[in-house]
Amino acid sequence: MDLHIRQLGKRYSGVAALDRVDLDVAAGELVALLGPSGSGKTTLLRVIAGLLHPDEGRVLFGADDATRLSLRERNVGFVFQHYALFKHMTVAENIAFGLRSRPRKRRPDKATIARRVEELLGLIQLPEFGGRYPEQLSGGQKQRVALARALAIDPTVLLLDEPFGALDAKVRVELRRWLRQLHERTGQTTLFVTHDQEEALELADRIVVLRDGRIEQVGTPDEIYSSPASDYVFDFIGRANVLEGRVEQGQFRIAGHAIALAAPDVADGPARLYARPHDIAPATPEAGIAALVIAAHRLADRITLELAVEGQSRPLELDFVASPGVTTPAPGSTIGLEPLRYRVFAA
Ligand SMILES: Nc1ncnc2c1ncn2[C@@H]1O[C@H](COP(=O)(O)OP(=O)(O)OP(=O)(O)O)[C@@H](O)[C@H]1O
Repeated sequence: MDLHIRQLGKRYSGVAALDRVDLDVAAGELVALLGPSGSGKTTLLRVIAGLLHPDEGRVLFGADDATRLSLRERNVGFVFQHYALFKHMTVAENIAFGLRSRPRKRRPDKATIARRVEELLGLIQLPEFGGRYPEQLSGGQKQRVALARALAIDPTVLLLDEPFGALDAKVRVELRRWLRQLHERTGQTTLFVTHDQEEALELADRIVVLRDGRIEQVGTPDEIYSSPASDYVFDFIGRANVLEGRVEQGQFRIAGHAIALAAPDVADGPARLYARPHDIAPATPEAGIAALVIAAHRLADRITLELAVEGQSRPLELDFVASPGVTTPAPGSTIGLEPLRYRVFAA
């Protein structure tokens, strides 16, 4: 089922948790809602789920307006960060819960429910675990069961709110790869809330970057990483170097150097140049922006430098492949910086 969000707004005592949010999610897509704490991710997910009513705007499932429907009427699957399994029920009973609690007319018979549970236990790779109780499972296993429970009802959309947030880093990485594979098998339309950019980049078909209740950018992981639409996205996704300078007559000026603007749409005035660590080349001090080497690390042919540029508030990081014969610059020495790929934004 495809999903459409139109001009959603939600305020809490004057503060906009969601501000005129528009979003289209295609059937079968896995979309990550990414943003720092307080950016509105959970509020958006809850409004889509029907757990929270918006002050304005609409939620459409396909062509149907679902804005006024309850959670149950929307038939969404929801998984929270903290395991919300029923402790007194076995794994199989937990998974069957959504089907068993349907009104009699729409409730499948016992044998059908049992088959569905078996199928889902297989899908989450816990085929022998149906008779266990939640307390007999690891954190990662609990979240897989929670996912099976959400999938059991064949939800219109699957909504995941930091489902792996409470797990340790290694399990998180395993589970997000597993979720990606699962998604490829089920083709279930999914929205996934995370504040972890790596998780979003690895998992999602598309990423929605939120900031103060607004959408800052929507794009594929490649688009978000390679063509950030704003300084905020550049800084939030991946590592970013920032150089403060000025735009004058269509050029970015810093410490006596003039650098052409990649996109010539920045007005004259204070500006910042953003570049990834691997998108700045080392040069001689005369040829580039002079930078003092603070620290240098070499791993096989990769060299990483920590640098300081006079007058800049933030240190810089450079990451490059050394050509044969190149030695690692010594801390205390000065090199030049030549930005290769970058964006300039007005400060
Ligand atoms: N029940 C509430 N009462 C008052 N303010 C709220 C309530 N729920 C959320 N907010 C506010 O709305 C804004 C968005 O909150 P939301 O929980 O959606 O952010 P989030 O991006 O999910 O953050 P986190 O990653 O910390 O969960 C925040 O400023 C938050 O303080």
